Amino acid sequence: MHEVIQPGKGHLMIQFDAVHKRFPNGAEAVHDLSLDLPEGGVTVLVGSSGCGKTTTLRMINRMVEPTSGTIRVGGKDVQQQDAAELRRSIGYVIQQAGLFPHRTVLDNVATVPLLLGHGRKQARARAAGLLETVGLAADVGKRYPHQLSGGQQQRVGVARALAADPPVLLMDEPFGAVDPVVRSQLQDELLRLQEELNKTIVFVTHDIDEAVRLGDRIAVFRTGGHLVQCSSPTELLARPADDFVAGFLGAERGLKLLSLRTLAAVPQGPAPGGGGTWTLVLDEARKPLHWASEDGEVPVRPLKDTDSLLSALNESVASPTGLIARVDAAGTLTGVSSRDDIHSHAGQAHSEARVAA
Ligand SMILES: Nc1ncnc2c1ncn2[C@@H]1O[C@H](COP(=O)(O)OP(=O)(O)OP(=O)(O)O)[C@@H](O)[C@H]1O
Repeated sequence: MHEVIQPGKGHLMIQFDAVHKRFPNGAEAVHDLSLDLPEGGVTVLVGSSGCGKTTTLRMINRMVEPTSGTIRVGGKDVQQQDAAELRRSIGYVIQQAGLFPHRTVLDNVATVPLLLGHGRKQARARAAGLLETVGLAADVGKRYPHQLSGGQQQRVGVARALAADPPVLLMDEPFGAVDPVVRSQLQDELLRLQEELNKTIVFVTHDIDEAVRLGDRIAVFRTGGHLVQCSSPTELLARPADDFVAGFLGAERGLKLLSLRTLAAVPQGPAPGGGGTWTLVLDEARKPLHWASEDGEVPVRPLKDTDSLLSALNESVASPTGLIARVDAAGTLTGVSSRDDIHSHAGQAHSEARVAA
């Protein structure tokens, strides 16, 4: 299996070259797609319903065959490879997780290592390790899929897709069926995993916020299977290629851009401590507790350098002083920044993104 995909560092992992897909009923799902995806990183495919995202994804592992054009994975034309072997060598996660209902969670995940020729004991050990990797407690392995929440099932789906240690992972709306809180946790988990594993991930979603959060690149499709733009999230938000892309990104495009920028470069000064109307109250370890005035106390949510400009703006609006409390990794106060500082930096970041894009 590992012979199927062996690109060197810095190589292109997935290449679409003039790919068309027309289904027998005449529906043109993908139109003249040429797209190169380098090794590592997350590429998110977005666009309105029926624009060809799933078809594009499924052509990578030959679950759908293109009408014309070439797709290469790890430099090799997928048409020249055994379809079953190719599919086993590429992780695939779908919305309903697609678990076998009559097998335990552990056996679901162990299926792939078994197929790859590992012994039962070794396959189960690998499965147990993977369940831990995706944040599931060991006892979950003994349960059956219907005894799990939707979010847990998705984690099992991800564990199973990782079981063969594939360099490529295809994810089709994997978090589409869970509530927003669990969805956000699963997104965090995927980012954490990706930092560790650096797979080449192709991820389909309807949700532009999910795309901005997860994507190193975002490919926007429009109906008829046309790729309109493929850029980094910052570039896409700062310079959408046309009105269709701008409309798809929505009216809050500027705010989304701020969600990608961190607070690190915003200047900070000393906290107001006595004398003024409001005082920032700290504990003995100099961790901010609350704002205090003669009229009472207002909670404070301190921010770190890694927090976004959007969180900073949000917090400055909620703060009675317009100031945000800045802390280091240990939670100790480093200073405060004003709403004006954040504002002017946000404006600057926006124009820099425009120039850079
Ligand atoms: N097996 C099929 N037979 C015929 N037409 C199909 C088939 N699969 C998809 N299509 C059509 O091809 C087009 C693209 O479908 P696809 O599922 O790739 O879109 P999508 O962007 O993933 O949509 P969604 O976001 O709704 O999942 C649609 O018009 C769809 O109806």
